Amino acid sequence: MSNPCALPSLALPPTEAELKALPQLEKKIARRVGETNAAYKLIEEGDRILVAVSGGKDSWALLDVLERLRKRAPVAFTVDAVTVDPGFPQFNPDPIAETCERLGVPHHIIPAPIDKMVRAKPEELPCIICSRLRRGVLYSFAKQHGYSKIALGHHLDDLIETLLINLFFEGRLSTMPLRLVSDDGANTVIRPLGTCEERDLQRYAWLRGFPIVPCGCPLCGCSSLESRRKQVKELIAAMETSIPRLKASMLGAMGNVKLSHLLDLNLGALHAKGVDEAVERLG
Ligand SMILES: Nc1ncnc2c1ncn2[C@@H]1O[C@H](COP(=O)(O)OP(=O)(O)OP(=O)(O)O)[C@@H](O)[C@H]1O
Repeated sequence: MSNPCALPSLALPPTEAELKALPQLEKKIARRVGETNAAYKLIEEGDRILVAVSGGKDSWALLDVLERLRKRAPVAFTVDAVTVDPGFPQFNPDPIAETCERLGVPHHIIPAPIDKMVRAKPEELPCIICSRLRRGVLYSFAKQHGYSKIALGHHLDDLIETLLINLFFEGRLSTMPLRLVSDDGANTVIRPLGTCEERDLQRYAWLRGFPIVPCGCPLCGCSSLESRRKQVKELIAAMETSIPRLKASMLGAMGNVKLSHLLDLNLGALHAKGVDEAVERLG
């Protein structure tokens, strides 16, 4: 979700001096991923993780961080990469395949008729079609090949922006979860970068020299969904200038929900049920 309001482009390769910052940044990201992983049990013994790699900065950072974690973690798990080829003529998955080979990570490319579907349904938002089809393709591939989890590259900024988009435009209090079991129970999606900041991941992917591969969609960044994201992103950036701990506080809030202090009648019933049960248990 990096298209709207893109961060400053890091077009030139890093200098020696800039590269000196890499170990510290790597440590910071690895620490956050490790803590998130432990708290939410994202990766467990024996997991076969399918990392969804678009060729964007976030999924490169995700693949790299998980592959490094795999080599030193006390739990045994495997990491494979998968790229959904949306069929846009401009999309070239070759640099993704080459980089995965260099990293020694098995890589799969799955063609999906996203380009055709977007053209066939001009009345629907292309981003919605794209993410729906992509999710379907990833779910079936993971199920068919026995992967226990699908890892996506969403980060803290994605979670915060989604929270505000749902709050401001959808009348809903929710965001992207760090771990989610699909409705049919067949797939588990994890977001190991969910507590890492986008700017850190962008810098990390740049310092590591990963090739950034555009998805090739001619409409990317143009939909009303993207413009909402852009609006919210700008709002957060503006507020951050006077509230430096804004993102940390929002991250804290997402993990500190007072169910009894919201207005959802269903939650109220659940809360009351929980209290009744607790009282019953106490005799
Ligand atoms: N074509 C694709 N093939 C495989 N996975 C994908 C593809 N497109 C997106 N994803 C997965 O979904 C996540 C979110 O995608 P989205 O396009 O919203 O994000 P992004 O911020 O542009 O991320 P990235 O920098 O990784 O492209 C990605 O990080 C990646 O894990």
